[in-house]
Amino acid sequence: MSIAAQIDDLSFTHPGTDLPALERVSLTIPAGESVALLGPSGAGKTTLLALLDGRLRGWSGRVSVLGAPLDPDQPPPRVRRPDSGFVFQEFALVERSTVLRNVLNGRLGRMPPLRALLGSPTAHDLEIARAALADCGIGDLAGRRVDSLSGGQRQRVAIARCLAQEPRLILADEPVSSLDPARAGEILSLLTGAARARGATALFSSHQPDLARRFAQRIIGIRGGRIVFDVPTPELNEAATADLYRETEPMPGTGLRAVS
Ligand SMILES: Nc1ncnc2c1ncn2[C@@H]1O[C@H](COP(=O)(O)OP(=O)(O)OP(=O)(O)O)[C@@H](O)[C@H]1O
Repeated sequence: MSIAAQIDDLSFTHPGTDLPALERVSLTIPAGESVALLGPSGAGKTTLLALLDGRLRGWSGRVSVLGAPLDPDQPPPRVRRPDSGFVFQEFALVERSTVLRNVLNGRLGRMPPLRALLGSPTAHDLEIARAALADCGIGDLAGRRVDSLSGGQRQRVAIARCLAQEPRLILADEPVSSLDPARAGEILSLLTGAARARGATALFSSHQPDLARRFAQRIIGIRGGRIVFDVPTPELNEAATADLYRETEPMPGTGLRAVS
C-alpha cells in the first residue's frame, strides 16, 4: 500500500495556549483515497490539515507527507510544496483579479523562482490552468473578476487553482461549510472526483457526517485533539458519530462544560 501521509505520536500546542490542539495522534492515510475528517468545533481538524500542509512549527512526533518527512522546525523545501494543495473554507482568492489569474496562481510553485516572481506563465501553465477550469465546470468564467461570483463558483475557482498546482495530496478545510446543501454536494463530488481522476489523495474536514459518508472512503473522527475513530466509511455507525458530537455535561454551578 502506498501512503500519502504517515503520522506517529503527533502532538502540538498553539503558541500562547496551554492545551494541546493535537495530542498523540497516529494515522496512516493511504494514497489515492478520499478521507473525511469529522469532529466538533475546536477538535483540531484545521490544525491537523495546516500541519500536514507544512505550515506549523514546533510540534512533536513524526510526520511524513508523500514519502518525505516533515521537519517540525523548518518549512518544507520549495520543490516539495506544490505536491500538496490546500482548499480553504473561505476560498482565499484574489477578489479583484480574474478567475484565470487566480487559477494561474496555483502554478506559481511549479515555476522557476524568477518566472514566479514576474508572474509570467508559459503556454504549458496556461494549458493546465484552462484544463483545471474546464474540469471544474467554469471554463466560461475565465475572464470574470472573482468578486462578481457566487460562493459555489468561488469554491470551484479555489479547487481549480488547487488542481492547477498538480498536487498529489489535496487538503481541504471545511470546503463546503458556507454553501447550501445542493452546492455542497456538487463541490465535494467535484473535489473527490478530480482527486480520484488524478490518482491524488483527498483529505477534507467537515461538520456534516452525511456528506462525509457520501464522498469519503474512510472517515476519521477527532475530538479534543485526539483520534477517536478511523474506519472505512461502511463501518461507521450512528452511535460513533453521535458520540463524536455529544455535548458534555455542564459542570455543576459553573455553566461551563467539562472537557473530555
Ligand atoms: N492560531 C491559533 N492560536 C491559538 N489557538 C488556536 C489557533 N488555532 C486553533 N487554536 C486552538 O486549537 C484548538 C483546535 O482548533 P482547530 O481550529 O484546529 O479546530 P477545528 O476542529 O478545525 O474547529 P472548527 O471546526 O471550529 O474549525 C482549539 O482549541 C483552538 O482554539
